[in-house]
Amino acid sequence: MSKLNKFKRFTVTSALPYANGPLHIGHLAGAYLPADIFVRYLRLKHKDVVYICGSDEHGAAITIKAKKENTTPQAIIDKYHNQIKTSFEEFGISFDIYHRTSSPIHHDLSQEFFLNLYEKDEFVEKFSEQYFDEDYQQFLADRYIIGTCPNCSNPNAYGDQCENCGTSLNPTDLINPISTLSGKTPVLKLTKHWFLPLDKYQPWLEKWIDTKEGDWKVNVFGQCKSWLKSGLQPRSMTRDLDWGIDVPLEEAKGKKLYVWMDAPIGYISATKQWAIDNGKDWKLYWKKQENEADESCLLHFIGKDNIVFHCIIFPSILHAHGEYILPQNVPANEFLNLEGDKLSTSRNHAVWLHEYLEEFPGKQDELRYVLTSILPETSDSEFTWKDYQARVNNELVAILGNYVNRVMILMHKFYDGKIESETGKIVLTDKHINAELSRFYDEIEVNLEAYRFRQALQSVMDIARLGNRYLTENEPWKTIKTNPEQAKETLQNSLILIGHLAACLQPFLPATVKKVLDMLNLPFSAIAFDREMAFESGHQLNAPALLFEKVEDEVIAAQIQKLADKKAATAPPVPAIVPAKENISYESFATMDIRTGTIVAAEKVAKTKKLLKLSIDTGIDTRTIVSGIAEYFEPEAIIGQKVSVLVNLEPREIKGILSQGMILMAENADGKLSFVMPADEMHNGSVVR
Ligand SMILES: Nc1ncnc2c1ncn2[C@@H]1O[C@H](COP(=O)(O)OP(=O)(O)OP(=O)(O)O)[C@@H](O)[C@H]1O
Ligand SMILES: [Zn+2]
Repeated sequence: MSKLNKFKRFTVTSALPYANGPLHIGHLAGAYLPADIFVRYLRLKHKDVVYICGSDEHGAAITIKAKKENTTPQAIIDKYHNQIKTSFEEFGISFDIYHRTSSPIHHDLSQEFFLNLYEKDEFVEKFSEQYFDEDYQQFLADRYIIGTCPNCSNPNAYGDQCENCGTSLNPTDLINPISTLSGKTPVLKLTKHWFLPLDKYQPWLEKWIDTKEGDWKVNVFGQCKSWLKSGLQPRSMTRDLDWGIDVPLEEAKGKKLYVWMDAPIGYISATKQWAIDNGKDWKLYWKKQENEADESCLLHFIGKDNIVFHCIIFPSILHAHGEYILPQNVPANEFLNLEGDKLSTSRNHAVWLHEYLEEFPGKQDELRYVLTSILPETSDSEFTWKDYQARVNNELVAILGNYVNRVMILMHKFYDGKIESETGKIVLTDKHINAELSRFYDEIEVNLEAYRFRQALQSVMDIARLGNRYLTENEPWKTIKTNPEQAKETLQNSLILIGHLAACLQPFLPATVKKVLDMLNLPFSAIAFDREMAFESGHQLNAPALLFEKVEDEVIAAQIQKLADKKAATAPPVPAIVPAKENISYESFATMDIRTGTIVAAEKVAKTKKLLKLSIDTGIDTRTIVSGIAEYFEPEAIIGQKVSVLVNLEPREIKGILSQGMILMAENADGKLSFVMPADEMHNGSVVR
């Protein structure tokens, strides 16, 4: 029995993609394909459902891209919004609306939300120190700043989030922060912002999340629990940026809403627009109702890096507002990788959806099938072209396509495609098949409703496997001569099984189902997820057509080559190597006395940019060395650092300090410096030679 029956209606969202680049297969596998399957399943069950998405057009991700492409943010969002929308349409993601957050209806609703919370005195107004790029005279919000994640040490964490471990961050949490504008270490400057007091909501959040144990996926529930355990901090909902939605307060002139405040509200504004266009009441899909049983079931489909925003921050905003329902579930997926490497927009390591659609016309379902088979439902997973080929050839062609084709060909060969029976109605007569089918329907239902799409698809394929077995065991091509009645029954049972197959396949492979229905000469309304399937006597089938083609080796080799070419094109240039110096004698070398040591104290040399005054324990003594490394190392960070020291360099006075020796440093082509030190622990004073 479907556990979804208790809900009157469904509000399903997929993460709003940033309009700063095209879609790739990782996006599809994370947030769009699972939702589309789920929504198609709900529709097949005649549920009231609205499926919402749109482009996220605000935030630093957009302005940074505009700068990179030397154009305006408006040009960027127009370009990518249109490209993404078209790709989704061609691929067949069945949104009821694909909206955009630059629309006036969205700006109005976001400001309304902000003011609602502001008037309830929910925000904490704080002056705080924010990073500022002096070269660019700009505060550095979110993606304008990167640094090392304090949680997982990922060196490329953003100012608002580490995409490696999913932790949400404040820019001041980053270790070694760097401005992505100038590449320099930013300074701190005072500015006023409006913070959402997540710490205040924490007890409420804890209670609410605890009700989801066993229902939410373990990866999602576990992440939420771990953030709650480490304690939530207030989060600023405003930014010093020049692109986004104005903070609707006189005193906040020039400031914008944080993109992760407005983006989820985009689900609601898109629903409002859809309701206007379709004569519906959007409030039924979003607002609390007098009677809880009348409320909509809200589901957010996302990739794992969006969990914190959908399970902690957005629910807090909805809760603080008070009139809105909360998500029933957030079935987030882990990440999809490609050919042994992370998918990456910046490194151009991706299978781009628009390119796939162009290079594989009419093969949307092949990609849907392969991606569904490998969805990163509980852990990261990997797409490879060889696997794509194997799954299409060995499963779609050899099992599914083959079954439908065999039945259709025999029906035409023996009966000219006409289904006839004296009883008038043709129903399934094989008890074993009936029992098996019933089991498959149960499995598909249970797995789909638990967001186990891979498993559900396997059960659908099991129907085709069952059909192939049934044909092979009953051999209608032989019995047509020895027992024609039996041959007819076998083929008619097989046809009904194809009808069931079409019904169960509909959420997964909609274009294929359309082809099957065309062959069966049935309207879409003839299939439903209700286990009823029959033909009228006299029904005429259409001509058979192949559902899938084999993928040839050359096609796969070309795709693999294409990825390799892209990799070569974006690989960093080989650094220029400084030419070797002239040879010296061994004696000259042996005059140098190099020892291992440890930095025991360090401070900046006043009025200089580059110099640090270091105290080094050389094993022989503790001495002072002035070193030009201040641009790369903070004094506090290098205390305890192991070094190699040239101890018999003639002492020299630098800025009034007597420097007694030199620290050995390696320097790369970009001028980056790194300490030279022994690979193993050595006591100070050990000789280097
Ligand atoms: N490789 C991937 N595997 C699974 N889901 C992904 C993958 N890449 C992105 N997603 C998901 O796709 C959705 C839309 O992605 P979004 O537009 O936010 O861009 P993004 O790729 O995460 O960001 P970036 O701009 O950093 O590339 C998000 O829910 C995200 O989690
Ligand atoms: Zn991290």
